[in-house]
Amino acid sequence: MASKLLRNTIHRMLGLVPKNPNPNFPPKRLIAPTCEALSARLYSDVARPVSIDPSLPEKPPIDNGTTVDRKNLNKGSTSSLNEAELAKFAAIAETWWDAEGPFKPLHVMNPTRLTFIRSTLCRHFRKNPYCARPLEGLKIVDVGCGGGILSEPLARMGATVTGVDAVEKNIKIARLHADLDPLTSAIEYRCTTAEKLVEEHKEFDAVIALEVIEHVADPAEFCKSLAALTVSDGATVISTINRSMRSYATAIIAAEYLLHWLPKGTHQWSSFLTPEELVLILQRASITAQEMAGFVYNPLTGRWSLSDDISVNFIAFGTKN
Ligand SMILES: C[S@@+](CC[C@H](N)C(=O)[O-])C[C@H]1O[C@@H](n2cnc3c(N)ncnc32)[C@H](O)[C@@H]1O
Ligand SMILES: [Mg+2]
Repeated sequence: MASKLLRNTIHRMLGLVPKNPNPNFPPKRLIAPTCEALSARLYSDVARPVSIDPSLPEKPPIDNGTTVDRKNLNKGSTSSLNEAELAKFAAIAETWWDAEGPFKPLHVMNPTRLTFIRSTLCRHFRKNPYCARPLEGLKIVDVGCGGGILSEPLARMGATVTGVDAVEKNIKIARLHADLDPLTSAIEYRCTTAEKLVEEHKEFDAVIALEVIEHVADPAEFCKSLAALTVSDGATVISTINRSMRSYATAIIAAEYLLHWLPKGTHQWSSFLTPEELVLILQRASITAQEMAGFVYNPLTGRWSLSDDISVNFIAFGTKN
């Protein structure tokens, strides 16, 4: 079974099989599905496949003080926190800006993610994507900002950026790094959660959470918080990993165990969402998915590009109803 998966993965990486077996999916403009079967699956934890990664701890480790201080938060304002996931990020916080370190995949993916964000936000907010500061005038929150890999280019593109992360160490690193450049030193970094910002009645033109939803305790609640932070007709952008056989082979087996791009245990396959599930929970949070794209990796160039293939990494743009 494992060797078959590996063979298929290598075949796909070499382009020996079609990248998207279903040419009609995803449509360029996505119509959110309303299928009740999807909702039953999504809202039942029992229906989620069990974890197939034996290296992950069964119980969350004790909070070592590196994460957001729960004592200062009201009940309910920490609902997205998954301590075991946060501990993984706290352990490697010093490496955020090491372009060859554990966050290398995010650094390498960043230009492609920014292409999607710039084009969708500029189209939605009627801004010129070709000018030097295309996001000028937009208030954006980067939820789960980590060391600021995304917050910084957003600020350089003219946005007024708030970066929040539940890991205090991440926020310290992000602040230190942003202060090195006058163009990014105005970013407001805070160690907090999306739900805490909702309690503070904060609102943003665009709410962005890249590669975070697969690490939160409750994706549906998390999306509700993202929606509550978004102004009416504002934008929400989420990227994550599809729960597909391909993602198990590439994002876990290849990336963590064969290529060592990510520390082992970074991802739990069972925590991934399919695009349909993401569209559905966004819809239930009053966000209509408008556009979706996949990220595909070219092993020959070492680069990522946007694609219709959403079978592994994908990004969705939605608007608040
Ligand atoms: C894979 S990193 C992504 C970082 C950044 N968004 C990027 O793509 O460059 C996930 C980040 O989400 C943060 N995180 C996880 N759960 C969170 C939560 N409930 N609230 C805020 N941040 C969270 C982690 O601390 C970590 O920095
Ligand atoms: Mg991830």
